[in-house]
Amino acid sequence: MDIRTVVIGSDHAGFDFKKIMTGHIRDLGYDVHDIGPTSTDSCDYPLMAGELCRVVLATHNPGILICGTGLGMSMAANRFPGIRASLCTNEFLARMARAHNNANVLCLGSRVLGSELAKSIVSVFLTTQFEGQRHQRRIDQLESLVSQH
Ligand SMILES: O=C(CO)[C@H](O)[C@H](O)[C@H](O)COP(=O)(O)O
Repeated sequence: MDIRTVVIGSDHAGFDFKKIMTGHIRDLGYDVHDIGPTSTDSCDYPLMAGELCRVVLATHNPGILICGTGLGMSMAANRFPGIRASLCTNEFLARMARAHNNANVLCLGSRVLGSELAKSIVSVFLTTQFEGQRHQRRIDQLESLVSQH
């Protein structure tokens, strides 16, 4: 991925974490496109995930979605053909999500991770390249599951 801009979104549970991750992503040298929310007022993760995925699909920029566990965000995001969302709880998962799965959305749980670990996961996700080759064949198979269903 040749990244200039990272798209980020959350629900209310991920709002404070989103602010911390936004600062970290800027420190790494990327621009941030924040799709919201703008406060900790309760909001619904499927709606926020939908908004972010539409931007990721249109711009080809990577996305980061944060809710309490990361579970709801990953379930919602993976309903979009072309989105490969990965819930990561450590750096190894983040590296594999990029290198083997060409993940274009990283999901994080603000009620699961400490912020320093989450920053490290974000760094690995944004700097690991997709390895292609046999992994591209499997990604093509993933996409064809949608049309076969
Ligand atoms: O993954 C989630 C939903 O499956 C998230 O953790 C949500 O942030 C969480 O469900 C929000 O819960 P709340 O009680 O409304 O804060």
